[in-house]
Amino acid sequence: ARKCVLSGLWKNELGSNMTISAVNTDGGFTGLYHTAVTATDKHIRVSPLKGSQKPTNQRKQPTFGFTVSWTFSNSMTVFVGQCFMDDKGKETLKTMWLLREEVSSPGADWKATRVGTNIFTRI
Ligand SMILES: CN1C(=O)N(C)[C@H]2CS[C@@H](CCCCC(=O)O)[C@H]21
Repeated sequence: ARKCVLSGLWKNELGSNMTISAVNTDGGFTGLYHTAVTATDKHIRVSPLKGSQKPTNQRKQPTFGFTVSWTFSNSMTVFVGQCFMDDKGKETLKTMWLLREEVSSPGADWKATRVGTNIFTRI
């Protein structure tokens, strides 16, 4: 039966897109994340991502996680989610993310993390 493998090109509703490499036998993958918007006033650049997914030889709709280390800001985003496939074979990645900004002191730690949901579909 067909199953969701994360390799390939994805886009989300914020206009970001990501390219995920081949997923290796232990579920590991790398890729690149292109974002259209930023929480900073920095100039946007492509950023690397690293993650893993549950192997699809056991699961058809695997869970996954990945981290984007932004090259243009001091922040970091982690994504967790699951790959779903509808009965027509269309895949969507339903995710939640945490964006952690670098703040100047522990006193500012309370306002350093943003959270959100996000859906990716194949380009
Ligand atoms: C564009 N985005 C996107 O596709 N998301 C799912 C959310 C969570 S990561 C954030 C972009 C953070 C860029 C780096 C920074 O602003 O410090 C936003």
